[in-house]
Amino acid sequence: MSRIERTLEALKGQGRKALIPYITAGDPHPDATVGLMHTLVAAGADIIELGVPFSDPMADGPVIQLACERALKHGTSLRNVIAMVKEFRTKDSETPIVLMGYLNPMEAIGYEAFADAAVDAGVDGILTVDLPPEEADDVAPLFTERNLDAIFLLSPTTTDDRIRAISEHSSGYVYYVSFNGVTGASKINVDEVASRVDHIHKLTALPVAVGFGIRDANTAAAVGRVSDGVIVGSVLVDTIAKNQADTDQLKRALTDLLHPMREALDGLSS
Ligand SMILES: O=P(O)(O)OC[C@@H](O)[C@@H](O)c1c[nH]c2ccccc12
Repeated sequence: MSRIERTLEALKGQGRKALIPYITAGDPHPDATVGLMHTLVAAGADIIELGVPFSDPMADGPVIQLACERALKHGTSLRNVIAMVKEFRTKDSETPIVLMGYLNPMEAIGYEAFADAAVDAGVDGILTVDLPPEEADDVAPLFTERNLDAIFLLSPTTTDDRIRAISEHSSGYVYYVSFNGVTGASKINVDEVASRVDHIHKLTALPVAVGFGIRDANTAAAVGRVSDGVIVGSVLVDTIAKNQADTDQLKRALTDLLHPMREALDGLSS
């Protein structure tokens, strides 16, 4: 069983929901990322989604676009990001890490070399934002044969046939994007998410985590109630942008955001 499967299984056994924060690696500075990852875990993260900065992040809204710019300005490369995970692993061997990224940097290294380096560093899953279904056949097995979970996005308009096909390539969990659009908007409709997630649960045995538009503890709880976990990105990245100058203050601000979400999610099971 992979570290992601183990984590989600354990949570399920406890009747709890996964809290999955996203940050962009190298933002606000490459030296800060590993410390911020530990802060996220201390504040209640179950899994960390670590973004690989990319120059043309077309699925991202302005908040994460700017985070990518900050990280790239400091020269953060995919190899650097993998090294950050390796450093994180020296102090945390439990928390699963999902690398989230666009294909271009992975392709530049070579998918196999990238997958080898990721496994060696202690990465658990790979979320490829822009992997077309025709290529998933070739790429996903390179990850899964190395025990890296392959995580794919499902959206409100994904057809049943595609949901089934994508689930076949997936492991760990599937990521349901709560609305068609870019990251950072806040137009989530919880009733609509509930009925879609219900439907997806009928088509796949994998856990379903939901992201896009979750910015506060109430929304996290409402979405957690109807899914297996929540992914929270832009609101955290926005906090990073506003507290770049002072790392201690930044860690406090991230904790102040994430910890109430943890409590609200755990409140669902009590
Ligand atoms: O930012 P939001 O709306 O909280 O959504 C999570 C999201 O940021 C994170 O999972 C993510 C960052 N970049 C992405 C690109 C595509 C899909 C998902 C992502």
